[in-house]
Amino acid sequence: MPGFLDIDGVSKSFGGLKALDGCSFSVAPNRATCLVGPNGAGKTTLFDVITGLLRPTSGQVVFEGQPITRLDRREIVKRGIARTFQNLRIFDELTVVDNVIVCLADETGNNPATAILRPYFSNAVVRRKTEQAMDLLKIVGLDHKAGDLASQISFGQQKLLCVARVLATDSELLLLDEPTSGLSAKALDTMVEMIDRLRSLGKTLLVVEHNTQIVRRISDDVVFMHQGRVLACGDPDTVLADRKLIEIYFGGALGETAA
Ligand SMILES: Nc1ncnc2c1ncn2[C@@H]1O[C@H](COP(=O)(O)OP(=O)(O)OP(=O)(O)O)[C@@H](O)[C@H]1O
Repeated sequence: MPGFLDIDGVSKSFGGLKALDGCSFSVAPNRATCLVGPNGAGKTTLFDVITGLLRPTSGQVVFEGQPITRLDRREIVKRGIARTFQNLRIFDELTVVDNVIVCLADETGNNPATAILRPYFSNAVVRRKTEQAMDLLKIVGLDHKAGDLASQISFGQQKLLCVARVLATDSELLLLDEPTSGLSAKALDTMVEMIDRLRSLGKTLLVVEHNTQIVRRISDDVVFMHQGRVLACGDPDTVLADRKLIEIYFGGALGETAA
């Protein structure tokens, strides 16, 4: 029976390097699945394949029963998959609210040029888009920063802005690439609460997360990757209790630490 998202024998080679080597697993709807594994395991490459940034060498990605492997990345967003990036990719020179407006799913078909065209929108369109964006900024607690330049808010706030931007696409499946990395303890707690909130909004989440304590807090399911392969799938308590996997994860140093 097909899952919500099915990764079906996906491989991706860069020259002689197999970044993904026959990966298969399914993501269940309305749950948070964490992708874990040591550096170089292939997690970001898998995100790139799911979102159409990379074509797999072989295998298929199936979303809601439909193959999406050959689709253009904009079409994939329209089907309902959005992602954040490790290096954020926000527009520093735009305001916080405009950063959200450019991602709004609307009649312009997610055209990133929306912000540039903003002066040409009618007042009614500007008002509607601004209201929509402000609603999303309220969800992530950034409405008070709406008029600031994105470059002027804190790093933790920029990461929350990335969450507002994926919400703006109205996608059902959100791929979050290391949403908690580099955050202070307080900002990290805010992001964990945000991830819970996204689940309560009915979103399905696939999250790359290095910190096993955070994985335990946010995930319903865990997929463990190593050297391009899926070594285990299951509930966090089972996967993270597997001594062999933990040994792979921490390079032979047994016992859990925050990565
Ligand atoms: N464009 C590329 N060209 C060549 N090799 C690449 C490319 N992208 C990724 N790789 C290699 O593919 C492997 C998987 O990389 P990937 O970034 O997907 O791992 P990761 O699990 O996300 O790692 P990290 O946790 O460090 O972000 C690595 O060996 C990496 O060097």
